[in-house]
Amino acid sequence: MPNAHPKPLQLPPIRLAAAGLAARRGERLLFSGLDFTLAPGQLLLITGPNGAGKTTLLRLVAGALTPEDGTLVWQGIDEDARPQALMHLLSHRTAIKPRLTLSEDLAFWQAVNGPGPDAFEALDRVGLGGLDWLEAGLLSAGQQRRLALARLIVSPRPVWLLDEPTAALDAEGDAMVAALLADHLGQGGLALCATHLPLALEGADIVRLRLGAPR
Ligand SMILES: Nc1ncnc2c1ncn2[C@@H]1O[C@H](COP(=O)(O)OP(=O)(O)OP(=O)(O)O)[C@@H](O)[C@H]1O
Repeated sequence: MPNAHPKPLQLPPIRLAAAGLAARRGERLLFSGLDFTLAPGQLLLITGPNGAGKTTLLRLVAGALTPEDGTLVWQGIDEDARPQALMHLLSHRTAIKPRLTLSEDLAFWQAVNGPGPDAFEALDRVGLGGLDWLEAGLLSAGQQRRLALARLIVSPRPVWLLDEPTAALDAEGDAMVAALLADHLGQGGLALCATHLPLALEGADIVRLRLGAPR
């Protein structure tokens, strides 16, 4: 049954503090002076118009871009560990390998990102139960997004960076994403989520960040 409640799993407690963060893309300063702190179980909900820099902020946190100014400080991470090894970045691109079956796709990502719950369990959770044998290239856009979400489940990591996680999903998919996020936060995870759509996250510990239109 999709959305069945998973087994409790405690994630390592990680904290993130951003101070005076600024980002430039090309000639434009997208944002500056951003401050926020996130503790285990908290979600940073990032909103703002197209082009405001939501994806850019996620990429800064992922370490894929360098800030124009300011600092991002992680706590709870060994000094010589890479924060990236503790994160999942779910971006617009789902990096589907069309010839792999759904279970092969998840086995591949488990080999890359680390072991965890069974692929069949994860597929069930995202509403793809029974399709493990299907080639991923045959999935619809919403189903591809669901497969990408299953990758978060099969390799537990304490930090989730989610860029429009409900894009292409139906109403049941929106609820599934909210349930996944609630479970992740309930296990002490951190999440940063850029979205244009409201997420049904009643009771979640949410830090809200609205980016303005770029100058
Ligand atoms: N490599 C780049 N060089 C120059 N400008 C860039 C580059 N990448 C992105 N930008 C610009 O940075 C701005 C912010 O992009 P970003 O994707 O962060 O916005 P966003 O808030 O996520 O937008 P959306 O809601 O449309 O997803 C955009 O105007 C974009 O054109």
